[in-house]
Amino acid sequence: MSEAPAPSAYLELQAVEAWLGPRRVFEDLSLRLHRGEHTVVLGPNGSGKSSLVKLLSRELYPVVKPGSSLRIFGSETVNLWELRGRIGLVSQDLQAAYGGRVPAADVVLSGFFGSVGIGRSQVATTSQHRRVAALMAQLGLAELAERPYGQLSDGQRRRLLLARALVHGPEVLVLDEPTNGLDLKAKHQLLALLRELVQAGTTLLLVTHQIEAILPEIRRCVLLREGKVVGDGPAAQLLQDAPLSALFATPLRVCEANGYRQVLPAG
Ligand SMILES: Nc1ncnc2c1ncn2[C@@H]1O[C@H](COP(=O)(O)OP(=O)(O)OP(=O)(O)O)[C@@H](O)[C@H]1O
Repeated sequence: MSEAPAPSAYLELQAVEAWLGPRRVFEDLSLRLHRGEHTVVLGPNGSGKSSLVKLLSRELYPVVKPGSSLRIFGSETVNLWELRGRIGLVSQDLQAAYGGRVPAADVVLSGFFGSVGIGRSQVATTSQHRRVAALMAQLGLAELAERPYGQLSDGQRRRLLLARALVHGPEVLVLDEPTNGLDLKAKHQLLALLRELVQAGTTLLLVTHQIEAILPEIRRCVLLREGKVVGDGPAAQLLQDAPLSALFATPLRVCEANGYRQVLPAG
């Protein structure tokens, strides 16, 4: 029998095996992530970071076998619609899923329905429209409300998806490579926004290979390599030269300023 779930855990993996097509991404993955604990999952390309997010968002299902379990918010049978209400997700897949003609405000509004786009049967209330307008204003997107999604820059789309992820007040914000492809100003604006959110109490799960995108507020670091957790502990201990050089299989030197870190080639 597997252990009783911890009450504050939003994701509990016990000896999980999962496949993407012909490829086994995880063979024996165990990990527990908690509400109130901002966490970064860091790993090189192909280490399984996005697949981990997909286990949480129910886009990827583990192999059913004895001794293996996956619990989300304490349940093995979480309802997909309830789940979408409890997490807010920003991913590259989601960014690519929206059609170019969709008005920006509808992208945010669709977060209430946990869907991509708004179906005919999905009628938003006045208070939902108001919430969209208020959030877009808060994230500096008010002027883009009517703009077609296809005419927005990457940075604008990322902020828009952040608004979509937040519109329904999720318990956990899950960000898969949120700063990829953004220029410095867009990246710094996004990081500043994220800092405000975590300081206001939203639990953050950040999945990235970009060390400079790790907010100072993130205290727990999980290092993922070839589908295995090779480090899990305080960010201050793991975001150092030796663990990161081993993780990325190249000699690295970590520099710190203002609570952020940057990595340079060592030697
Ligand atoms: N649809 C797929 N079919 C088969 N294998 C896949 C598929 N998608 C990803 N993979 C493989 O699964 C492994 C894990 O991929 P995943 O996208 O989870 O890694 P990642 O750490 O998020 O990588 P990146 O940083 O490049 O986005 C990789 O080796 C990848 O090549």
